[in-house]
Amino acid sequence: MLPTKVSIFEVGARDGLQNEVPVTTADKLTLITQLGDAGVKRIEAGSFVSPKWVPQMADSDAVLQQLKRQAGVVYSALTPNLKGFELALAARADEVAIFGAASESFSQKNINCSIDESIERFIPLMEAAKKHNIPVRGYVSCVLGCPYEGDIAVSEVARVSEILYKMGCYEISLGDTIGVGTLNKARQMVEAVAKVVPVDKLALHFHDTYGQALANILACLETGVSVFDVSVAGLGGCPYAKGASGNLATEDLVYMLHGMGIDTGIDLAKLALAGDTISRVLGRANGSKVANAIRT
Ligand SMILES: CC(C)(COP(=O)([O-])OP(=O)([O-])OC[C@H]1O[C@@H](n2cnc3c(N)ncnc32)[C@H](O)[C@@H]1OP(=O)([O-])[O-])[C@@H](O)C(=O)NCCC(=O)NCCSC(=O)C[C@@](C)(O)CC(=O)[O-]
Repeated sequence: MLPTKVSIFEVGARDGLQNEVPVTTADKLTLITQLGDAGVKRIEAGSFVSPKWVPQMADSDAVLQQLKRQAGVVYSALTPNLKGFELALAARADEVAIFGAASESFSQKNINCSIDESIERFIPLMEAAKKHNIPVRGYVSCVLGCPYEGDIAVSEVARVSEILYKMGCYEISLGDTIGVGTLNKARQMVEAVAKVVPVDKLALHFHDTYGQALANILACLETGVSVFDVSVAGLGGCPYAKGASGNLATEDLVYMLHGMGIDTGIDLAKLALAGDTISRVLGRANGSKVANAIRT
């Protein structure tokens, strides 16, 4: 049975902007405010990673400190290690996310350590988060393919997901980092992970490189997943996954869900305004088909 309500987890200000030309802190704040105005309740606002690795996220502290917090909105940040957690805590992030991978090569390229080493790094972070009562989300990258290794075993996706869940992550976001997945594979992957992590604790994070994200989401809605990570205007890609395009555009998912009678709590016109504004700042075309259609 399909859900009547879906939770949108907006990653444009982080996953999107980490792979675009740098924008000012003020432009990020405008984006986050406009997303909140549109009714988005879960906003990934930044990332506490090495500024040498991802300079676009170097002002995440300023973004989180300066944003005008809107009622009911949760502002989160990516944190790869204890240092990142401490910075996110000081900046008053409402929640943080650790990020691992189901591919050894991607783990090395992305966070400079093996999968097992990444788990070790997460342990003190999880302990600190528990102490400070900060919810932690867990990402698993390359769940449907890796830019360096190709196919990834579903058993490995399930293994890493289960570890992150058992460590205390309240939700596991399964990332098709390079957008290669197709609907049968996506559904089978979710069904396998759902054997070790409850399906209502899973989220899906589809990059739309091959234009498959909407179809994949439709297939996976039938498995019971009801949380989807999307990026307004289809912003972004991944710095460690050459050729990956941004996540599915939030506007396109909201349009599909509303057309199916599924509630998101989001005002599509206001959402499209947020996407248009940041696209103009970036000097790039809006990557949402729906936003482009409703504007004309
Ligand atoms: C993870 C590290 C830091 C390890 O980097 P490292 O070099 O292995 O770690 P280190 O502990 O040796 O530290 C090296 C330097 O980084 C600093 N450092 C250490 N930690 C931090 C921190 N938290 N914040 C700020 N600075 C930090 C540290 O202080 C030191 O500074 P230096 O002495 O050279 O001046 C590095 O590899 C890194 O920053 N990688 C970037 C990873 C990243 O942001 N990737 C993109 C996000 S993941 C993604 O997009 C996928 C996802 C989530 O969307 C899902 C999907 O689509 O699949």
